Amino acid sequence: MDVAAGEASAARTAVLLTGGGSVCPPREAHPAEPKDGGTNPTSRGEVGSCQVATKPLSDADEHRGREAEVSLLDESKFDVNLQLWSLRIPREHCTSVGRLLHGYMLDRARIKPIVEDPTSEKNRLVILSEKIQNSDLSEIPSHVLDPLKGLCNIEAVPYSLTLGYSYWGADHILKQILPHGMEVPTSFETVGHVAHLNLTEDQLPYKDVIAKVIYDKNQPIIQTVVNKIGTITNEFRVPTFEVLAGKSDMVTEVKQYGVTFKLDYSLVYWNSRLEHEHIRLVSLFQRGETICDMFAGIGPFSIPAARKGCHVYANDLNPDSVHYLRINANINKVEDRVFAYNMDARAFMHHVMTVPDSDGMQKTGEAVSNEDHYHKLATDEKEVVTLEMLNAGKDNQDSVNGSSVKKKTAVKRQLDKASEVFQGNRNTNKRIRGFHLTVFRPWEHVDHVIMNLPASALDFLGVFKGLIQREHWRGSLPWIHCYCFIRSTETKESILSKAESLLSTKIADPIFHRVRDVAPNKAMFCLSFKLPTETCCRDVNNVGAE
Ligand SMILES: C[S@@+](CC[C@H](N)C(=O)[O-])C[C@H]1O[C@@H](n2cnc3c(N)ncnc32)[C@H](O)[C@@H]1O
Repeated sequence: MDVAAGEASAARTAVLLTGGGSVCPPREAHPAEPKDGGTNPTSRGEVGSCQVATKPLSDADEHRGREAEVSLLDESKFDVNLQLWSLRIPREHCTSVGRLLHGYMLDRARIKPIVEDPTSEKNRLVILSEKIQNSDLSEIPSHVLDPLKGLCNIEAVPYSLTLGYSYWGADHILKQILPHGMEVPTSFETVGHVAHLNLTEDQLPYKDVIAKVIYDKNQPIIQTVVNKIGTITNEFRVPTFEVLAGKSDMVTEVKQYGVTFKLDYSLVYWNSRLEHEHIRLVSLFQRGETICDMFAGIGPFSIPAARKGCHVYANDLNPDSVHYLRINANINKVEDRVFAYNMDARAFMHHVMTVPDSDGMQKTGEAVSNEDHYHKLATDEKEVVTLEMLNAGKDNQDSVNGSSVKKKTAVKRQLDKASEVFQGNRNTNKRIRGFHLTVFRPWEHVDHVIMNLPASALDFLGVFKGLIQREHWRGSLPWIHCYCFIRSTETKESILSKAESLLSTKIADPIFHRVRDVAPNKAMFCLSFKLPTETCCRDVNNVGAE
């Protein structure tokens, strides 16, 4: 039985070979006998083939046997012994022999085909491929062998090699452990040092061994293996985890597009699969723009946006998320451009959009941090020139009473460029010649509002009704990027109509971007649109009316 065939049929065979380090010293006579002394029923390989001793398992035995195997995980059971031939050569000829024997040497990942000869320092052993089965090396053609013999003395020597537990990948090992037909859970989400599994009901009896194999096979990166329990029901969108292997500490760091995120995976929401979406959306933002991130989490939109030179008002209801959001602003050196809030998203929007009283403070709500900065923002009289104005001049001087087709087309083009890679602009303190680039206060102007709470973000759209105070607002109205799920029973039209009814007006030129499929009948989308004038504006005589 050759190795490939052995691997393919491993799911229904018990590997009976035992013992051994990974490489056995060469022996003078060819060792055809199995290491168990031949007491087991074996299918013995020829010289140069893999000697895997196998015995068929009955279906009844299979489950019982496997569960016992699982609890013990006898690593020696995964040993596969290869009986090969090697060539003993003077060590100074290694390079030339290696070149001449190209295609006839052992070719296995992580195994060097030229090794030391335990009998003499002056020699080396060149391990030949499994296809060389005869001591006269008759499988090697003469045009290869003759120049070799002309170069130096060569001597064929039997070589025994054991590929053990440490050699095989997780997929190979788990296929042998798990019942035939069961999906092998080797792909999992990695969050820093944490491997996150979503085991199915039938995989649960094997959870410990699955975790051990994944832990062992992903050293040193994976330090913790967890399995998600049940479905997420809490409003912070944090799953409940069972730690299956390794340390229980889930405070870790993740790098995405050059930005470092620290988080406690057991306390905050994090989804590595959204990386591309985070990049896509932030790539639409321009340096100097003002962003409101209503459901910011630990900052995967906010921190890169701030790194790009945006001023970001970032909020989350989960105090642990806000804790890490602040840490991440510091780690990434954008603490002066990220203003963190720990509020309900509706209260947050009212808070940052409320024009301060004459004493300079907000009428409602309370910022968790940066209060000094916020106070400064609220009271400073600054020259306010945005890049938007710089770049597009009159076109972008949309008042709340009008819209610019040109601007919308430009942003739509940007939105369609989903593959654009975010490049953080580290030189955010540079000034554009002749202009003092500064930040708008949110009640004066916001460029983008991010709403990433797909399960219910649409329900928060009502917050925009009457939110903007016309006489304080400058420039165009913000883009809203509202994430949502669309199930097979729903359509884009039905989602749009729900959004419109919550905004109490029509949405012009909505853009749906498919983010990812979350289940066979459910996809995540980003609905982007320019906030309609009719929804959001109130004049000074109508303050408070929503
Ligand atoms: C799907 S996560 C998105 C986090 C982050 N924006 C991201 O892309 O990874 C939604 C976040 O909204 C927060 N959240 C849930 N309900 C909220 C509310 N009413 N107000 C503010 N934040 C809320 C949760 O704590 C969670 O961090």
